Amino acid sequence: MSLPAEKRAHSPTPPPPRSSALDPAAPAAAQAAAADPQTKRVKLTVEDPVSVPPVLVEEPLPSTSTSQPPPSKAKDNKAKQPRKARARKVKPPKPGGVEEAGAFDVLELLGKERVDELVRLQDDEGRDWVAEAEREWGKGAEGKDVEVRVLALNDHGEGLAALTPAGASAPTRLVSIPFALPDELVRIHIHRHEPDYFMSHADLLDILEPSPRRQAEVEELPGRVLSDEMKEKLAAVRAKFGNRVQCEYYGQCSGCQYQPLSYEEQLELKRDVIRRSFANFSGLDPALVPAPGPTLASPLHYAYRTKLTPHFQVPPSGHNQKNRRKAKGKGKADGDAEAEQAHKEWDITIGFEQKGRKRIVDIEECVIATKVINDALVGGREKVKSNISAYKRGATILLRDSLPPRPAEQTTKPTDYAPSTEPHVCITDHHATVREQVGTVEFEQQAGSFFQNNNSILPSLLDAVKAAVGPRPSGSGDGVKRYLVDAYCGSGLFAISLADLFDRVEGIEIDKASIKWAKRNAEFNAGPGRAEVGFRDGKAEDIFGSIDFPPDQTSVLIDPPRKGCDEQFLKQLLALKPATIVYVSCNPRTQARDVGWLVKHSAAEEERAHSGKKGYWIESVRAADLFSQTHHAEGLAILRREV
Ligand SMILES: C[S@@+](CC[C@H](N)C(=O)[O-])C[C@H]1O[C@@H](n2cnc3c(N)ncnc32)[C@H](O)[C@@H]1O
Repeated sequence: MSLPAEKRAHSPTPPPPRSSALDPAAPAAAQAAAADPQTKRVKLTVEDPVSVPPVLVEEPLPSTSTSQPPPSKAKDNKAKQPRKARARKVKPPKPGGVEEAGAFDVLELLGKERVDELVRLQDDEGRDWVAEAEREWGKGAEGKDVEVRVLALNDHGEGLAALTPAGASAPTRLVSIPFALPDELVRIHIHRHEPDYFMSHADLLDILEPSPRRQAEVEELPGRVLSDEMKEKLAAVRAKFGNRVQCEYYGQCSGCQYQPLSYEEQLELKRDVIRRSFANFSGLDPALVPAPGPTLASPLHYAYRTKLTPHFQVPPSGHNQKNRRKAKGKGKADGDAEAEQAHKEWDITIGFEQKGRKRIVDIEECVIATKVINDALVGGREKVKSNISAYKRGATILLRDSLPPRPAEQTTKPTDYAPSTEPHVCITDHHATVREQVGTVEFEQQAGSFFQNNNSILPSLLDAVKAAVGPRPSGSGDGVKRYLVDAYCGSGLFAISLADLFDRVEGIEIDKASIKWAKRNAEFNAGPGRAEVGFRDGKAEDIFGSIDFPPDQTSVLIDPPRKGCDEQFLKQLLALKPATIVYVSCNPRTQARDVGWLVKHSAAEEERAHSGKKGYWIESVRAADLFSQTHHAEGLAILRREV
């Protein structure tokens, strides 16, 4: 969450991290709960040294409250009824997801003292804070419209404000408000209250006092041609959200939260996301975490995304039946034909999820995607619309920007290989091959497999990783050999791009199709002075049993999915003891958790061994802006140990 500087100075001390099954210091109950997703979550009490943030209260809240608040002034009588005991199914939160981050926001903005008090009132006096919130502010369509001042932005790019019930002297919850900016006075419609932590959710209705951040000259994107209708829509969006906004769907679509902000501010916000992730999720003494370096900027701020996956739903089944019933009496064939026509005319929306709703916003253009993708989107949408009756359920359209296919006979890289000037094409078949060039390295992979989505920043991201592993020392080749493990390697981006700095490289990846292409990519890009590159398919931790790299000469690069690394992987990584660990991640919170685990456990191990060494330390952390205009920050952390 980003607070304005003057407010940050007064914000409470960041809470200690959430305990984890990986953390030997975590309370036993927390370890058990974290180990078993079915287990009830650990209840926070005021006695607990807040090793768990104030989410995740596992027991159903008391059905009757001993100290009921005054009757609600809500219009809806239903809202006044005492709520039945809720047999809530508590789902474990996504690791490092919105809920876990939100619980820390609550601690930071309401303050630990206030949160402890709310928990105590719940435990001792049976206050049911969700029921009280529903009575005070309503929910769903019956929710109340209120005015609030935005205090900060959370890590997901939403404004946060405090909610204080009428007559109370202190807030009881935070409310998250998409599309609102810090310091703004806004009118919101409250529609949902989190059951497990003190957070509500609202829609933004009006910006009553806009932030000066929204003021900017209009700058149109180069080469973009807009229909009159689109121009009108965009003008209306800019009138509400500011002139920097380039997307006519801003305010509805759930992506690209940062559009009203200058690019420099976006980079600073991402730097702060990294700071907060390590402060809240690493479990480390702040002295062990360096201040995040400047965010690596993306050369392209718009038109950079090389993959887009718009979704659509089919007409609800009742829709068809209703039309069939209407057509009854006209004869089966006529009835079916009419129903078919109605099905076709159903208002299909193809695009992305509406913010805060389970609805799809119809998107004809996505300004962060490349031109090739946007051109292909037109035909892709038409195809779905004309064939909608053939779909039994909703689906996702795949659009991937690619260089045209390589001639089949070209299996090795020409010596005069140069940046391609070929016009790009759009691939829509999951099993087809896409081809990308990153600097002087060329990759092919199956269109449905993973590849980074912003090609423009990859050369600088690779340079940052190369700087971390260091240049190849002179003398390499006669004794001082260097080794790289690329875990979660995909189709070989890091392994192959770094091959000129190592003698041997081994990559591992769970997706068989990616490994097939990684092997071909290694072959295509092979050349003198480059490492022998091997790939295997399997779980990342399987690599450790089959390599014999000397630890002091080995670097390990990790780039796991959002949930981070498995405990098995971390344990074996620690046992290998590579000299350098480079951790790239699209979820800085799970990254911070894993890095914290490595630092703490390696220190404990060295202590047990009386080695006099301190284990891994964090040399640097920073964000890379792979997802401009959105809240997503790619984390890059470098860990070293004494060799
Ligand atoms: C964020 S991607 C990184 C891919 C690659 N490093 C790149 O930059 O193109 C994460 C990759 O981890 C793979 N993966 C997920 N779980 C895995 C596991 N347990 N072991 C190995 N690979 C896994 C996914 O298939 C995906 O390709």
